[in-house]
Amino acid sequence: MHTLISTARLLFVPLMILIGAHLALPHAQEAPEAFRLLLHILPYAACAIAAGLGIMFGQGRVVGMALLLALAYWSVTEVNALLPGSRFEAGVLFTAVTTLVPLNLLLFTLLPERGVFTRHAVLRFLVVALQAGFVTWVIAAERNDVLQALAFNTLNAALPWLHLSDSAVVALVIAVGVLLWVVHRRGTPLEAGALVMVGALALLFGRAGVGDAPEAYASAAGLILLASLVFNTHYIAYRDDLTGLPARRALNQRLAALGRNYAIAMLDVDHFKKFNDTHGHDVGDQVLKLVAARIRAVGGRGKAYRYGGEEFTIVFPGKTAQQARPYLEEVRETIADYRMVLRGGDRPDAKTGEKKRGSGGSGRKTVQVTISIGVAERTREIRDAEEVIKAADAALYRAKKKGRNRVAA
Ligand SMILES: Nc1nc2c(ncn2[C@@H]2O[C@H](COP(=O)(O)OP(=O)(O)OP(=O)(O)O)[C@@H](O)[C@H]2O)c(=O)[nH]1
Repeated sequence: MHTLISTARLLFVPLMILIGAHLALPHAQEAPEAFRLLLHILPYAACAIAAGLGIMFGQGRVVGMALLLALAYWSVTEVNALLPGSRFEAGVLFTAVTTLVPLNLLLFTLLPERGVFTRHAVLRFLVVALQAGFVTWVIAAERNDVLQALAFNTLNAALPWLHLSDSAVVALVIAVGVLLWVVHRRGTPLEAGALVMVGALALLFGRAGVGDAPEAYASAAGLILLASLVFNTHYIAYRDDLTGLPARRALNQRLAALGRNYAIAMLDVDHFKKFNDTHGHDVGDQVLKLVAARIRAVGGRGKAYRYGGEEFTIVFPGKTAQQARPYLEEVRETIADYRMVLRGGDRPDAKTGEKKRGSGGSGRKTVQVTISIGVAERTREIRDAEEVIKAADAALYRAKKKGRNRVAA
């Protein structure tokens, strides 16, 4: 679960872009013609750049989102040119786009990343193409029965200012609701960006025929996508995939920006090789995740990182080793007292392929591990963060020597 502050931080830039576009919109009329022309192509440009970068970085979800946004903007702004004099069919196309785009955007956001030119990714693009083909066929074949069903509209009578069909409203509400929940639970930048993008789409659809509104909101959505791509790439590079903790790269950045007083602790899971051999690598992975969650919750303004393997680092800015010690003892004790319940305790052992059942029975298994900790501080003699880490490592070695499950300074 993410705190309100970290959720707000994720939403900040996307929201600023959308609010900026909303506030600038009334002034678009006064802008020079060249600017308005630029505004017209800005959504396509943003989508093209996002798709290009998405391909380069192997982020198929971003490519899909860029295609959906470009498709939505194109349909909304060109609908009358596409179907001249055909108000009913134009309405159906509008309904289909406003309903399907938010739902597909939601799907692309929620599905796991599978790259761009893989079988999974191509299948996803095909699903979108199939929907587009179906809508085109319904309109071209004049399937009035389907058209009538799609144009079903009750909300419009009650809320005429909404300009959206029932299905579009339901799709937008589902997309916003699910994304809100997901952002609160997992809090990744792409999901946060998608949430605000759906908000921009709602405004784009709701004000489709109003002046420069489609251009402004589609541009905002495109820029939000670009910003989310940048944040997502940073997130992938700086975060450890298994534990969710900041990774070594983030630690190095933090070390470079530390002040004059700080303490660094190195933490290592005891006898983890034996643990892996006994329970299998998958169980080892689960334990690392559970241990990392306890380490992350350290007090004293300590910030936890995964150093690599079964080693973790905690940085305490402004603290001596002595001051950091009680917080480290607390983490050590919490982990030692913690009976970890594992998912599917009957998983096969990675090496032998043998199924193992633990004390919990019925597929649940509890295990226990301990950690050893070495802590050191910056002194006049040890001035460099790398040196402090070495000193903490030496202390960790002493903790292991003394029998493990302890803190040494
Ligand atoms: N499951 C899992 N195991 C890992 C991971 N990274 C490192 N390991 C394992 O962690 C073990 C580390 O073992 P060692 O460094 O020999 O030390 P140890 O067994 O923990 O013993 P002491 O540190 O002396 O208490 C190795 O078996 C690695 O394979 C990981 O991401 N997942």
